Formats: sequence, structure tokens, C-alpha cells
Amino acid sequence: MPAQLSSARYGKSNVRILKRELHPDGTQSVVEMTVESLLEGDIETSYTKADNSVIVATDTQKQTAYITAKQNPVTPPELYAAILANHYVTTYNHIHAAHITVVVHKWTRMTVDGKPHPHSFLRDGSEKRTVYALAREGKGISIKSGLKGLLVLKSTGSAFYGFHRDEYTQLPETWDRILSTEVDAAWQWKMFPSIPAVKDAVAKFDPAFQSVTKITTDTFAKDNSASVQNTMYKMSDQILEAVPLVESVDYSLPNKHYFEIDLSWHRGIKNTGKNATVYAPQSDPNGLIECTVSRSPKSKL
Ligand SMILES: O=c1[nH]c(=O)c2[nH]c(=O)[nH]c2[nH]1
Repeated sequence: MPAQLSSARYGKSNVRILKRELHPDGTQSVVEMTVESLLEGDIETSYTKADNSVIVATDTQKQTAYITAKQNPVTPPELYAAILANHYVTTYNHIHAAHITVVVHKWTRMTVDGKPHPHSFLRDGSEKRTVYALAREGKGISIKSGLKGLLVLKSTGSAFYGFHRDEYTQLPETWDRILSTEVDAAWQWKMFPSIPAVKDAVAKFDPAFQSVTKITTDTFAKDNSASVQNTMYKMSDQILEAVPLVESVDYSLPNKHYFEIDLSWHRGIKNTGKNATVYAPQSDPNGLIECTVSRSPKSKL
């Protein structure tokens, strides 16, 4: 057969882990995450010749995710993901790359009787912190951190006018609209040559996540938005300024439309333009605006 395997990777997805941490003062904390590992290497014969000897079973990868969580910190998630990725390329001669994705689920400590509760938590937001770590044998560890699923809306302070018009254009210009999106942001760290280099940077990961969250929400709220494109660029620019070890920032923002409703047919009700108060939220279709912003060559010098 004139076939060849062009690319291959395999692993375990949706490995769910909760780690409980026991503190000396009797309080506890929890970290819940969903982990994926995908391996690449000299694994062709498992596909082409039924040679299972080269397969590190996906069940083994699940067990490895558990054991790595037991024997190492799981915070920050960047460190855990890097250790797990590095494990595969250093443990198995024939595995040359490991792609690890970690999604962290929020558990915020409850306040009970006005005090932080020692061992009870609540889900106070659907946003996730994410990490993608890629270890390539002999090439170090690449880490991209992320924030996804953060739902935001502003009820004014957003316009969209001056866009290209032609015979396909129906959308009217607007100087006041509702703007809503579900933030998906990711920031690529400079390459880490080894696990010790990741450990050296360990104190930077949580503050970077906090900066990105704050820059995203502050800019969303304060910017008198000309477009999703311009607002997201302003966010990216500030992140590069705030986090020196970050090389580039990606945003992927759906534009979740809220349409004005013309109710003038009913007794002349005024519900458009300046008088718009009742809107129709749209589930689909949605705009989808994406960008990657990197440091300009000059600023790298
Ligand atoms: O911020 C926006 N960017 C667009 O590209 C676009 N296109 C559109 O129809 N509305 C919007 N809004």
C-alpha cells in the first residue's frame, strides 16, 4: 500500500486529579486539575507493524500523572506540567517529545462566620487557568500559560463604526453597544532550557496569571472600545510590558452579540440607539477575533 505515517502522537486525555495539601496549622488546601499527555517519538512501528513494545500505555501515562502529582508540587501548574513533560523525554529513550496540557479548576476557600474556613471551598467562577508544556528531547521546555472561560460584559463604552462598507454590508455603525466576550488568553514564556530553569522562574507564574487577569478586566472596563481588535491589542501590549519573561501573547475573543430590538411598531416604543434598554442576546453566530502580539525586534535588544 502506498501509505506512510506522516505524524503520530498519542496519550491520555481528561485525567482528573485532585490534590489535597495538609498544612502544619491543621488547615488544608485543594487543587483540582484535568491533565492531558501526548507523546511523540519512535513509535511508528506500533501503528504500521502492530509493535506494541514501543507503546508507553496511555494507562501508564495516567498513573504517571498521578504519581507526579503525589511526588511534586502541583502549584504553580507550570511547574507540574514542566516536570511531567520532562519526565517522558528523560525516562524513555525512544520518546522525543511530550505535550502536556493542564486545566486548573477553581476552588476558592469559603468564608464562614466571617473567617476563612480551614477545609471548605466553593466554585466562584467558571474561568480556568491553563498550561501547555512541551518538552522536546535536548531542546528544553516550552511553556504557554493561559486564562480561559472568563465571561465579561460591558453595557456601554463600546462603539463600532468606520468599518469597510460595500454591497455586502448591512450592519449599521454604532457609537454605543453592549460588548461581551469569553476571554481566552495565553502567554508564551521564553524557552526554559531545563527543569532547574523552570524552578528559578517559579515565583513568576502566579503573579503573571494575576497580572493578565487584572490587565484583561481593567482594560475591558476602562477602554472606550473602538473594536474588539483594538481593545485586545491594548491588553496584549500591557501584558508584554508587565511580564518581561513573556515573549508573546495570544487572545481569542468571541464577540457575543446583543442585538437592539426595534419596538416602535408597538405604540411607538423607543428602544433603539440612545433609548435602547431591552436587548436580544444572541447565542450564534458570534464574531471571533484573534491575535498574537510579540515583542518588536527592537525591544528585544
Ligand atoms: O469589534 C468588532 N470587530 C469586528 O470585526 C466586527 N464585525 C462586526 O460585525 N462587529 C464587529 N465588532
